[in-house]
Amino acid sequence: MQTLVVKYGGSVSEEHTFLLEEIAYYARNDVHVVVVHGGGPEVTQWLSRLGHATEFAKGQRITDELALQVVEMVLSGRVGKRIVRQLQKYGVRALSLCGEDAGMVRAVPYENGLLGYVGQVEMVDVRLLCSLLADRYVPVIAPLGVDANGQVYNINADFVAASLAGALRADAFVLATDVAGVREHANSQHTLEQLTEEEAISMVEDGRAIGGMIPKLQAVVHAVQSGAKAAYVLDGRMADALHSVMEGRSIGTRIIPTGIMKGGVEHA
Ligand SMILES: Nc1ncnc2c1ncn2[C@@H]1O[C@H](COP(=O)(O)OP(=O)(O)O)[C@@H](O)[C@H]1O
Ligand SMILES: CC(=O)N[C@@H](CCC(=O)OP(=O)(O)O)C(=O)O
Repeated sequence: MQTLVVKYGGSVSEEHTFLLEEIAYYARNDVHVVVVHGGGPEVTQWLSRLGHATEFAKGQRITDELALQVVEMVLSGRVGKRIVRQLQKYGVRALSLCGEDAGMVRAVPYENGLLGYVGQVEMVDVRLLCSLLADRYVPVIAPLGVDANGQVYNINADFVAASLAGALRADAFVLATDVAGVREHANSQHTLEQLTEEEAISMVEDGRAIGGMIPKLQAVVHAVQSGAKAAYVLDGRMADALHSVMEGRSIGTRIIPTGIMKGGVEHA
């Protein structure tokens, strides 16, 4: 049975339904699918309604107490449930959880609390996910985690998705966003078809990737280093994006584990 982990970016808005339709298609056709969602733009909107300014550092939200509360409410509540409703409309049994549930995501403060209540993944426990997948549920996960003392943290969804993809030994890890893939540099028109782990790291270090692309590149590297067989950054608003991944057609940017240069998802 193949396993697919899809990070559904907040930049892929509700009106783009292809991705969720394709997720449901594979879930109905014997693929284990886990969805991890973002929702950053919606969190920013709610914070601004509350008169609260938003600041990002290296693609991550600087998170004070109010921002943390809004992240919890918006992601675990509104965004997660909306995705569940949509998936159920497409005929699969979906349920929304967050990284806190069943100790799924254990977090520690990101760089010793540099960004407030931003966490980084310390470890993941995928036992609940495995049971749910075996029972044909589609888990939809909000990117929160807790530490040993029960403190909750806001974690960038790319990182949560990557850690789960690695632990589940995903056949494909897909980061769905609002650009065609990783471009040569932030302002370039040229999307790279493939990237090695080393190239992805150097793009972060030398500034060719900025803002939201920084956590994505770090995440895909982590995913392939921790067990995912292939990782993609692609445009989640496009029809057939997942079909292309699953059928081995060229799509977005494929990050290849060092030493493995081959195309597509292997079919069992
Ligand atoms: N080298 C690059 N290639 C592609 N996109 C880049 C690059 N550097 C920065 N970006 C930016 O990263 C954004 C994607 O990150 P983000 O907005 O956080 O998406 P999401 O909400 O899906 O996580 C793109 O819209 C683009 O503006
Ligand atoms: C620490 C951090 O940056 N957390 C993110 C979590 C949501 C997210 O990752 O949303 P997107 O995938 O839509 O960007 C945030 O607060 O925006």
